[in-house]
Amino acid sequence: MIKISGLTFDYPGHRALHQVSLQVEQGSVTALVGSNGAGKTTLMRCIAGLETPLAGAISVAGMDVLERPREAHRLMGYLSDFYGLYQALTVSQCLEYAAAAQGLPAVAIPQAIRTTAQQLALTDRLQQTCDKLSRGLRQRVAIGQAIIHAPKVLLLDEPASGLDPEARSSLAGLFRQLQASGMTLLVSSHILAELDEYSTHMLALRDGRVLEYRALKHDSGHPSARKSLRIVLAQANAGLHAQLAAEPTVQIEGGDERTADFLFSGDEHAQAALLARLIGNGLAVASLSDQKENLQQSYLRSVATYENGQQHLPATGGSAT
Ligand SMILES: Nc1ncnc2c1ncn2[C@@H]1O[C@H](COP(=O)(O)OP(=O)(O)OP(=O)(O)O)[C@@H](O)[C@H]1O
Repeated sequence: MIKISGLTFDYPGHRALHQVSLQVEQGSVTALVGSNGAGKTTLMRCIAGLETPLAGAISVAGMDVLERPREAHRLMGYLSDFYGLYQALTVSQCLEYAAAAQGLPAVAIPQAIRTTAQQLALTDRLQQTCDKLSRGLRQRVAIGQAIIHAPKVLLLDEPASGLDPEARSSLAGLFRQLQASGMTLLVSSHILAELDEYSTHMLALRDGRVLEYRALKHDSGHPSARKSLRIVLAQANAGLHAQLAAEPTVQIEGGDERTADFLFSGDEHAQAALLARLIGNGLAVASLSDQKENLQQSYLRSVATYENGQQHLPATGGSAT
């Protein structure tokens, strides 16, 4: 859905992006992460066709963003980190203005406003002026403006900053809903736990370079998918690893006489049967838990690998250099 190759961007006296190449799958939600100044905003602005890079190519849904920016704009929604709303306009007028700016025909605008207001739970606010709205509601109006034309790609720069936990949670629900409708999302944030809730991929930037782009390990729910499990015993047992190693569905990854980390292939019934066997064999099992790697762990691992001077290879679900 988004293809970038050899993207290089310079501010006067400063190279912000170095030869970025990337392919983002349709329907994915990519968490764009990186330290301050890594180039996240610059990358989003380039994809949105708001900046002209020094070199490289960008296409969205097959449309060349640099050659045909106006047509490409119609395919995208962009929420900047510092967005503005017209204070004196009502929510309905803001949405109408955005719809007209995106070139929606006048006859289609009332329905687009109704649909967007419904998606963002703003229906009862349509006649309120923006200066009377809370921060969370203003954020929702700004997102509404970005999605009023049902874009294929939505770019959101720090969309949850300044929101309370409840508003963040409802935003996460909205992003999942947009993804379910087939939209492709690229979302930047420094709060990785929040991105974790809905992201399918991670794009880590550092000093204008792609550190890593990869699919995140989420429980696919498929019975044959391998899960990372950890078993912890109440007291050490030298036979723990030997017993696990004898199981054909287990691949041990680490641990000691009290714990074992392993990959398990089987459904919940097979997992329950394994647990029963281990207890039956005299192991004092205190817990058996799922060890999903979260976004924070993925990001920190990627940074550590970079700092150790190693190179990452493109991962499943996308590619990057
Ligand atoms: N207008 C500008 N002129 C010169 N340099 C700039 C300009 N805007 C950004 N930069 C520099 O380009 C680099 C990338 O900035 P960018 O805003 O894309 O990073 P970011 O990852 O979004 O950072 P943050 O997390 O702090 O928002 C930084 O070193 C920044 O100082």
